[in-house]
Amino acid sequence: MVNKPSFKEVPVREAVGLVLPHDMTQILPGEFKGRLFKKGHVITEDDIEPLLSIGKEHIYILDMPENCLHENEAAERIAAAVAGPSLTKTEPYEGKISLKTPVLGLTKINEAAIHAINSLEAIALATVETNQVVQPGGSVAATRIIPLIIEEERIVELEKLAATFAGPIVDVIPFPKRCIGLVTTGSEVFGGRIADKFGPAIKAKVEAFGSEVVEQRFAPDDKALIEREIRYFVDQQVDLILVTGGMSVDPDDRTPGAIAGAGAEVVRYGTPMLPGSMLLVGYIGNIPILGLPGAVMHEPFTSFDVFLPRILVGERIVAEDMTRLGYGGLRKC
Ligand SMILES: Nc1nc2c(c(=O)[nH]1)N[C@H]1C(S)=C(S)[C@@H](COP(=O)(O)OP(=O)(O)OC[C@H]3O[C@@H](n4cnc5c(N)ncnc54)[C@H](O)[C@@H]3O)O[C@H]1N2
Ligand code: MOO
Repeated sequence: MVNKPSFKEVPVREAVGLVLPHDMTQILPGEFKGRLFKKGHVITEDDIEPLLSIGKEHIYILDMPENCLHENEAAERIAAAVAGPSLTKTEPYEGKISLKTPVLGLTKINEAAIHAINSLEAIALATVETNQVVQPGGSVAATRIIPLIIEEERIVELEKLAATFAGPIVDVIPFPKRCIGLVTTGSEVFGGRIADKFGPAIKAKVEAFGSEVVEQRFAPDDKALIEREIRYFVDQQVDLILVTGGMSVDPDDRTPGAIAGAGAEVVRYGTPMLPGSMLLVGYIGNIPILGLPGAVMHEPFTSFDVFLPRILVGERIVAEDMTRLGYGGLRKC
């Protein structure tokens, strides 16, 4: 039998000496939004005007039955039930706790688990999407309950539900440092007719994750020569091989054939995302190899930027990962 909590309302003018039961928020649009009073604050004569100015004519005096949790404690329990070990938890603020990453990493959010938990009454658990790159200090989830207090058995139910999912429900995987071999194709670059613009763009993209292009090698639009440079990096046992240019429809576009010719198992050539539709993903043994189309050279976010972080944390990309990019994949064309 659950005892119902009792809320006694006390007029603010008669509340001097009483304890505030929760954080109290002031919103002055364009000026301030935040906690004006903290939970546990003992009300003084001087607080009465500020409380009235944020619309509090009454405050609750809570008589908490043993089987109930305050919003702060409930948020602590929910955060603990869903957070992976690498995440940090903020102090409760206005009844809400945020989960943050201390390191640069890739979000891993169990979407089905988030929907299941939010289907429980009075629970709010908001997250960013899975497979997003987050900077150190970035928030990945935040939670609170909707009422001020909740029966503990509802949180126990949530904890049991969370435990039915394998692994953490909200987590961030840090990026290990990877050694990358870069093959730049194009007779116009190889022959010195134009300056290479792919190398600097790729280096900047991988260095942002703490990885390194260990060597860049050049080849003209010749299948056998491109294959030779790919094999060079296979022999070097790099962690990832990137091949730039020559990915579309001209007779001089030799890169997809060379990647296959070098022994790659091609996951898929082409993906329904713009920019970056001519991307190829394959594997030579366990070494991922990507054919990068022209847009990767000049666009900040392409299909390459979707898969690079996942590959860097060690995930193997499958064909469905590529075909599913179409929904929401029209970024720029
Ligand atoms: N009729 C069609 N036209 C195009 C298609 C198509 O399917 N049908 N696809 C388009 C897409 S998508 C892309 S992306 C581009 C080009 O893709 P490629 O990977 O084949 O690029 P290239 O032909 O090798 O070069 C295009 C352009 O970029 C310059 N380039 C290449 N590499 C470098 C480098 N390392 N440094 C500087 N500049 C480089 C190259 O000189 C060309 O000007 O095709 C669309 N068209
Ligand atoms: O493959 Mo292209 O890179 O879509 O623009």
